[in-house]
Amino acid sequence: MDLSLLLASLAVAVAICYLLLRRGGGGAGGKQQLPLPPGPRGWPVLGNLPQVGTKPHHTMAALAREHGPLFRLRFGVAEVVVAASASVATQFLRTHDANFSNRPPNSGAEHVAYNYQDLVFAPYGARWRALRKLCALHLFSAKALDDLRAVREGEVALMVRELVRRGGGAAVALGQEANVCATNTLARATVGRRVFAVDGGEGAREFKEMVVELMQLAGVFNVGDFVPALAWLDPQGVVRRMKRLHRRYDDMMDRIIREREAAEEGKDLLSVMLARMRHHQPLADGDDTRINETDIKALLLNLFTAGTDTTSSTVEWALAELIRHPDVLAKAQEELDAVVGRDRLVSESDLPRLTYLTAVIKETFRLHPSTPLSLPRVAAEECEVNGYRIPRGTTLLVNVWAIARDPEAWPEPLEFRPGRFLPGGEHAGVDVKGSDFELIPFGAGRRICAGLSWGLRMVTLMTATLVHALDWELAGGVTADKLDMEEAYGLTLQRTVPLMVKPAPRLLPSAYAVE
Ligand code: HEM
Repeated sequence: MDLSLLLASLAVAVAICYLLLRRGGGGAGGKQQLPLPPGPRGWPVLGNLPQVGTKPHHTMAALAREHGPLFRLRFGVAEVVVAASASVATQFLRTHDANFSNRPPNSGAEHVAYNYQDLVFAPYGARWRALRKLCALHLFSAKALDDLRAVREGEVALMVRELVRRGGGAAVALGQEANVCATNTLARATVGRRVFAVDGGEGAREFKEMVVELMQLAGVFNVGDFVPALAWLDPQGVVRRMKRLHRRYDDMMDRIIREREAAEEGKDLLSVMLARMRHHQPLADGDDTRINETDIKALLLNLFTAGTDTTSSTVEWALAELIRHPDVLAKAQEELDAVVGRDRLVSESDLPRLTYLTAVIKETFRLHPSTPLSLPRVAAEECEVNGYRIPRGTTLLVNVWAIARDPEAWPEPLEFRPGRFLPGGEHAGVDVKGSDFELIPFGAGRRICAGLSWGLRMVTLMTATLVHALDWELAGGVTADKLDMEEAYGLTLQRTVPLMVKPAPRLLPSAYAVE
């Protein structure tokens, strides 16, 4: 064959191959290759990391307005997609939930959460299931919740009595008071005793600071997680701070465990876990991994961090909104007076009859979800969402904060208007429990918040009791219309300026008496 014929045959063969590949989209199974979601251009190496700013949920809400409710970012070597509408969140957390049931690797899980030995970051599988089962059985199931009702009511009453006792127009940081209450309540349920004096004291302040620092660190997009070549440099100092924080938590968990071992056995979660460890038993029945001390510490760490500040800062936001909206506060108090009266404190059995208060709580979760970007998930396999290709290994962020302020779903989205959830309101019947995707402060799907039932009960009981038992005035001469509502940076939604208030009793004196 002469050379020109050979070259012509090769050219034809290459052209045929090219056409065949194009027709087949180059993808497996001859399917058309779908496009990746749109997104902003990033920097070399770092990608979009330098663009996320100090309040990533705000930045990502703005990016959704430009690129649509499903957009793509690149953090170093990691592909990230962000869901910013209820319908996109439904696709990820309902249709494709099984594919997104793991969390991406991160330095917090490694250096703080006992190298993924906890529940929040546990790989999806038998161990994760056993840990959730253990928590459900002893804390969060309907039966466990019922058994622990007196503990919650007792601690909330104690908080109110302490506020009344201090009285005299003294200014109090409400978030801190609520944090002591939320932490002690959870501590009695999990480790069998309070961990702070009722007036909080130095230890409580330090503990809240530890939780807030953890949430701040967890909220930082750590460059070392996304650009492995830079991990050794720890350019933001995140890993160094995580290791220091871990040592403080570990000491605290050690102390709690040693004290519990020395005391009488009880029914609390820690007692149950210690007994299982002594008898070389698994984490939960039906599981085959034996429980060890690191399992115990890691789970307690999760509960004390995920379950305290989330609850207390939601109560703090609720009270801030109520003080800014005296008409709403007055309506809530009117309902409470009608249902509970003025001669006793709220009990949990009153809660189902507090329709207006329930709407106030939903509206607070809508505007101030305590985990605005939820917790990240990762794609186990490639999948298709909204006509876009989501490659395997992509990190998913769900902007629950932006979804709950989406003007397409919520008329007057920035207004604090509990009435929208009341019968006849445009969102009557919408709940926060993970099935109405326009309002998912606890996430949704398999990895929905494990402590939802506890967190929701505590937020509702604490807010109802504070609103019913006390009148509220802002401290320091601040007027309601000038109250600073700025959000601080972190995985959880803190207030930049803590809410300082002067509570005053509004019930008959006998209502505050110790029973
Ligand atoms: C106001 C209260 C709370 C809010 C808004 C909240 C929110 C969340 C969110 C958004 C997630 C991620 C869900 C997802 O990936 O879809 C989560 C996970 C989790 N939360 Fe909560 N939480 C609250 C209270 C609590 C409490 C009281 C506890 C325990 C005492 C708790 C323990 C956990 C745990 C263990 C996980 C990880 C679940 C898993 O990975 O399987 N949370 N929470």
